[in-house]
Amino acid sequence: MTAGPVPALRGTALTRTYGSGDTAVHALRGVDLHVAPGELLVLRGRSGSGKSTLLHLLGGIERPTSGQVHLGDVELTALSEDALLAVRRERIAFVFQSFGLVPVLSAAENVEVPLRLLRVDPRERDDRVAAALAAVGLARHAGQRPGELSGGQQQRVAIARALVARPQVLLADEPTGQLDSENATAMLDLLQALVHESGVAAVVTTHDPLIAERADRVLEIRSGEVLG
Ligand SMILES: Nc1ncnc2c1ncn2[C@@H]1O[C@H](COP(=O)(O)OP(=O)(O)OP(=O)(O)O)[C@@H](O)[C@H]1O
Repeated sequence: MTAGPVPALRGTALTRTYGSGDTAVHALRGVDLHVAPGELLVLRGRSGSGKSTLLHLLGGIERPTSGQVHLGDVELTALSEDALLAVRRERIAFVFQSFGLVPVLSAAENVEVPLRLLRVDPRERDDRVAAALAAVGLARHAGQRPGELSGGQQQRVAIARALVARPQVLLADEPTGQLDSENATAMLDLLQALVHESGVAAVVTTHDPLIAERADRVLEIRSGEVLG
């Protein structure tokens, strides 16, 4: 038997409970999952099923009530806050439904933010920002602010910003939630191509069946548990 690819990201026996006693909400009830480099995994489930919570645990934004998250051979759940912040900056990127762009910065300046945080040399920053914007088809819109771009274009800026620092993990929470179906489809085709090309391990949440069609693998989550 040959070993499969090393998972970039692994969650083991993850639980997350909010509150306690009679009012406790068991948002996750023991989830195991793994994502390989270059794989686009879609988490599908109804509102309230636990998708966002799982994404937050995988990205180290929240800590699980129990269980572990590993990124390569680093156990995120064992790190101090400072060490976790450093790993998040260097290796994990998020894309949100609401884009999360800074309104007063141009598209290029938004994409540059992660490179500034990582203290990348200014000349290299310019080259990488230009390449990231070109990869999402927005080279000609580099100087425009988010308010001067369409929703689909803004989400493409958010994707360029997410990938510019060459993370190992990309986590996207309902990235097409605010897009019409044409823009959503185009965005997903782009996302899938970029994931395969860059080798990032990607987890995308959705209720949208269009997204599932473009996944390498789909996991269904219901009431805090992965089905199947
Ligand atoms: N900070 C919190 N405090 C208390 N309960 C929470 C908190 N965050 C999430 N929950 C609860 O945990 C459960 C799972 O929520 P979660 O946001 O993960 O679902 P979701 O599948 O992402 O939903 P949606 O598709 O609507 O975003 C829900 O019952 C929610 O009310």
